Amino acid sequence: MNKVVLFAGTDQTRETLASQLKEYLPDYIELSSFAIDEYLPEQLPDGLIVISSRLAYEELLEFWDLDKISSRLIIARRTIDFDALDELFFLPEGSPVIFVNDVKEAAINGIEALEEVGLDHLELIPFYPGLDENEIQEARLALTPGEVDKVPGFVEEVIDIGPRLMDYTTIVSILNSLGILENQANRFSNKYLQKIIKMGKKLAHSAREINRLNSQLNQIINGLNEAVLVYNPEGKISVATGQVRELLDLGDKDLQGRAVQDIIYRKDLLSFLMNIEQEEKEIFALGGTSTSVNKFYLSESDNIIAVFQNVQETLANNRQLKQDLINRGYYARYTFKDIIGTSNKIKKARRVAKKLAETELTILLEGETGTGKELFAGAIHNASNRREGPFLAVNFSALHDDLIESELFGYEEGAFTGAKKGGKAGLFEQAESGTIFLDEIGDVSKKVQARLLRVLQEKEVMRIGSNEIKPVDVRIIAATNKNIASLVEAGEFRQDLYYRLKTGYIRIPPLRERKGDIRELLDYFIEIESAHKIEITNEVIDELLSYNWYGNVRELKNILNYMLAVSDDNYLTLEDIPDPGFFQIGSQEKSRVFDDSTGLEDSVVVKGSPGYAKSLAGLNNDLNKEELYILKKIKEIRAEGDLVGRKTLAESLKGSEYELTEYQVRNRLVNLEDKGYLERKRGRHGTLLSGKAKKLLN
Ligand SMILES: Nc1ncnc2c1ncn2[C@@H]1O[C@H](COP(=O)(O)OP(=O)(O)OP(=O)(O)O)[C@@H](O)[C@H]1O
Repeated sequence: MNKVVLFAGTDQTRETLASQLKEYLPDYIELSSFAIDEYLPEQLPDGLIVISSRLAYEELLEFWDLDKISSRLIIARRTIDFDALDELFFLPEGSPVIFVNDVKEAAINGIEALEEVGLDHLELIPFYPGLDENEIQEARLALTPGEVDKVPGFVEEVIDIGPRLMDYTTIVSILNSLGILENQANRFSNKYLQKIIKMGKKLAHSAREINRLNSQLNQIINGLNEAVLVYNPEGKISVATGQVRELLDLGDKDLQGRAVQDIIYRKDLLSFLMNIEQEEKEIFALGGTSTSVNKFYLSESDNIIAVFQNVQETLANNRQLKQDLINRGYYARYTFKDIIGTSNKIKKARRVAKKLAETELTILLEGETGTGKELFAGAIHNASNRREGPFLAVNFSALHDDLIESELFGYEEGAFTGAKKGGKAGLFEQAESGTIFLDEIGDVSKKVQARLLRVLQEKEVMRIGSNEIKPVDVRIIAATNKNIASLVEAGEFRQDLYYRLKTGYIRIPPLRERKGDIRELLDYFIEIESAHKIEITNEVIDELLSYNWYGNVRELKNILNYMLAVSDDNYLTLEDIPDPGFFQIGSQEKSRVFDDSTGLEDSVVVKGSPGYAKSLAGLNNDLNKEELYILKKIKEIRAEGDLVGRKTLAESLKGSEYELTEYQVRNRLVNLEDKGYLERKRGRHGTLLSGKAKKLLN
């Protein structure tokens, strides 16, 4: 046989298949071809009959009895032209694409053929004339094997992959039937090889291009000088700049491909990063600096990008902020989120502080050293309307009186020897539109007190050596670890100033009154201080719970840092707890110190601890006069054989120096119970003195 006759349904398919056949047939084989919908010869020609599809075969059956010639007939198997497919590989996973063909069956077959060759990342939807357009999902893109005119109007882009070609088994059968497979084998396999090589070259080129773009992109990201982390919703990291490693203290570890969950242990940061629902910005204390983390989700690539910025540096780049503010670092790094603790006492302090932050009231913060007064002051500023303005902290205990005056109020040129040329603006002027934090206000002299009163009353300052009055718009937050009321009583602090300062008042509880927060604080400090996961044994926690923590949260933080430094591995054990000398003691005067390695014990006797000036000689200093009075009253009531309830107690205090409402009595009782002086029993017993209280009163 040296003749081949091709029958195809349409002229377009005829042309495509004929040119495909020509590539494989030697010249001496004569090829003729017919499109069924255009023209058919009267007689079935001689030679090998090749029919383009089963559908075309069935159409031809109407004209000729093809069963008779089955020995010289081949029905082609068809497949997609790979050369036309590359564009499809670049479409995002799951994109809806309609596959358009002239009849339903052909549309479905086309989709099957694509899936067979592994193109399964798209959502392919069959479409053919007659199908109700409203019933199919709208797609932006259509694919069609040459049926462009049948593509519906809503589609924006059409990829014509041309008619399907004959697959290689069909070509082999044709060559075989012609008896030329053997001598054409080389040519045939070379053709296929060429196609495969061409495809391979394309892929290699794409891979090179992707690598080049990737490395360019990495260079750009690293050059940004920002800490950038890119990861998918499962947490798998695709980009992490060197700055991220530095910030999170991760050494040289290669982070690409690792999970965010494996490298970040801080729960708050992790849950922030893994919540992809919304674009967010939050501030975290990382490696000792405030870091703002800005996170957003890119739905196109299903990636989350987190950008970490040092708040101080960000401020420095923000031209809106005054240069002065930048140079001096006059900003508050803390927010209410940084105030850790869920005990009722800290919750109450936080709640009140949040409320006061919304007002313009002057605030007095009272609390022992290390309880977090500066933390509260900063958080209040950052939650107030003044947050864009400066936050200036002045510590009176560290400054000499004269210096305090000139620093706070400024001076004119020549006001005193050593005064700078041109004079100097004081801190009140520099804090314009912001907040000034006056720490250790109890240490300030009467002279400065008088000047402060003027600022509070008149909202104006006068520089030293000047008569000119300057209005200032500054909010004052003052703090003290002394009991100012008793300083007022002793005539050391101006009463009028005290009342002016105390328009807003927050008592920050000492740590020993909220030991329930210790665990949480330890976890928090471990998260910010350590790059690794650290376990603390229960014994250590119990031991730490037994201390009095006179240096409060600051002391707890210091001790944890010590323990992290001396511990051998990722566990903190009893052995890592420092010697007693490391712990802060309640006052300079003490009648007995610790006697074993467990540090301070409950019975250490201290006088005049900071914060509660009037402590009682010979007693544990955690009681004030009022509390002692209440204990005495309870003893009296019990001696009468009566039950102690809020009401009885409030009545018994009436007329005394410590008259209290029932509500106040309830709070005092809760405090005394927390400190171990009272036991509350249900039912007939009411409130009872504990053994500790009885010992004290006897
Ligand atoms: N509730 C808290 N949560 C987290 N950290 C805290 C808390 N309270 C205090 N700290 C930390 O303890 C340290 C001491 O806090 P801060 O300087 O605010 O105390 P302070 O009361 O102003 O002390 P002082 O009276 O000695 O100036 C800081 O490192 C602060 O971040």
